[in-house]
Amino acid sequence: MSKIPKLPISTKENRPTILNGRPTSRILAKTLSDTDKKLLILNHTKPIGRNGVTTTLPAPRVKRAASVPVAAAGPSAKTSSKTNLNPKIPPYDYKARFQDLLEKHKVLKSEYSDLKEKHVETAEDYEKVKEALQSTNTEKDIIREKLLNTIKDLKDRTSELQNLKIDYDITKHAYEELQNKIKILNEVANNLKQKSLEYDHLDKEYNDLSQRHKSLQEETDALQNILALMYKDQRILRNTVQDLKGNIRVYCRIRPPLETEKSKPLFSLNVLDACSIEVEKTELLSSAKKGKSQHSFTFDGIFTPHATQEDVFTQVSSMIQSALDGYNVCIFAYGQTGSGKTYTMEGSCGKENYGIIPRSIDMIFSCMEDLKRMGWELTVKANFLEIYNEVIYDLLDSNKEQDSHDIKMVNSKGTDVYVSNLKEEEVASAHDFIRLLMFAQRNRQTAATLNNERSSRSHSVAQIKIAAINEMRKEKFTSNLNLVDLAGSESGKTTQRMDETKHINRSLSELSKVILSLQTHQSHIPYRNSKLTHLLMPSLGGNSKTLMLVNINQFDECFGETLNSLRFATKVNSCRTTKAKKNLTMVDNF
Ligand SMILES: Nc1ncnc2c1ncn2[C@@H]1O[C@H](COP(=O)(O)OP(=O)(O)OP(=O)(O)O)[C@@H](O)[C@H]1O
Repeated sequence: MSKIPKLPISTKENRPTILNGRPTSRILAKTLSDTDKKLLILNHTKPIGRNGVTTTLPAPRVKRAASVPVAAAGPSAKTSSKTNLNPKIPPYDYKARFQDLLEKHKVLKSEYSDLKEKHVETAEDYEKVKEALQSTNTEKDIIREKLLNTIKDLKDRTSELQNLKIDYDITKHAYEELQNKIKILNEVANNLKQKSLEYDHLDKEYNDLSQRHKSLQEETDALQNILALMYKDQRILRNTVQDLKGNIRVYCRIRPPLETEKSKPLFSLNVLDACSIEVEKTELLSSAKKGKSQHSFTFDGIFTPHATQEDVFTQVSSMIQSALDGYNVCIFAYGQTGSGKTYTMEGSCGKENYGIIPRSIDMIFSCMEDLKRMGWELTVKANFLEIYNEVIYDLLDSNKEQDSHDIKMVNSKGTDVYVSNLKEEEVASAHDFIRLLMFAQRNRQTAATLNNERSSRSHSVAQIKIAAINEMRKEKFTSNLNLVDLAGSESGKTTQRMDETKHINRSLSELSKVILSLQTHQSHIPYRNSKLTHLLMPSLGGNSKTLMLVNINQFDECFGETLNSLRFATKVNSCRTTKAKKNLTMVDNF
């Protein structure tokens, strides 16, 4: 940095010719009297010639003269002024006056040279001051520039500071967040630590439980084995009981009159015991013939008009159990139109009104759970068909034009049959099955509307096929459960539709023939004489269990048909098939 030059030290002698900020000349002009001023002008403007005539002198620079300090003029100047006014010199004494003036001039000259010297000094000082001023100015410029730079720098720094402040705030915020996260992480870490401890504890418990589970599993396996053996014994026992009861069993169900039928005359019906009834036509007693028409019938069981759907199924369920044990089973409802066959087999709305078919599937699926526990895996399939005028219709196919359906042999042994082009659905639950049953019912009703009460005049068959496999015991079996709602069994005399009746009666009479042939152990059983017997062959033959429900009503007008039904049922009941054989096979490879 350049140094500002020092001004010369101010003294009385070198003090600048500025007094109170005013130029010295002006002060001088004020302090001098008018006469002195005139004289001063004369002395400095006109030089005095030898002859006393004033010569023209170059005009003194007013400034310089004026710059003479009053102090510099000294007491002589005052004296001169006084001399000038000296009244002692008479005006005519020019010589004295001249001398006086010379003196004054000498004084003034000396003052002038002093002043000149001082002027030179002052000029020098001035130059120095000027130089100092210049250098000061330069320095001032430099400083100014520096100051500007500094201000700019300051501004930049301020802006930088602002940015830094923002950065700081952001960083501070991030830091706080980080702190929070660290806090949370610490909490998580603590929790984890806690959980880890809990996990260790649970792991230990799990290991203990695993051990217990293992030993329990072993116990369960042993129990399961015992259970399976017990189940096997139970099955054998059940079958023995059924064998003793007979493989064709017949139950009679008497339908109650409906509200609308309450006024209809009834024939006399006495329930003698759990298995026997007696029917008597009172009208005949008062007739001219005077004969007493009284008939007794004995079956495996009687269901009175008060018997509920549940009562019926309780008796029937042993047959369903047989199907689950691997036997072919056929349950059919026989009786005249309106005797309650469909109600017995399918039932009506509401669970308590469910008939044998929906209850059977419920039982199959609930038993399936027990069988699963014993290592059995069951597959259930179902199909629904109708035989009308010796033609088979698929009730799961809603197409009006169906492919023809024929009954064919499953294998060369001829022990099992199937129906060609028939839709068969796998059933995963009882609900699934009910859905299919309802679909079949709808299709049957649609066909009935189109074809004049076809439903009463056709045989309806629900086939449930069970396939079971036990990998653990290396056993498997299949069984067919046929649930049949037969066509109304009216005789030809009582109906208008002869063609239908012919077909129905033929098939029912073929059914009767098959049963009789089985009863008398004929070498040839005429299964193929009707579609119905052909279809039911596996369920009617030796390797099967059959249950017939003969449905009757008590109306007087139906007495003849009721007798026919009861006689047919008696014929069936007297038939005892050969001992049923279970379809169980031992398997090496699954
Ligand atoms: N045990 C019963 N309790 C109450 N109502 C019954 C009973 N049996 C049948 N019904 C009712 O009697 C009517 C005739 O029964 P259902 O239709 O079952 O006879 P069906 O023999 O099947 O006749 P179809 O041969 O015409 O099919 C139906 O309204 C049915 O609900």
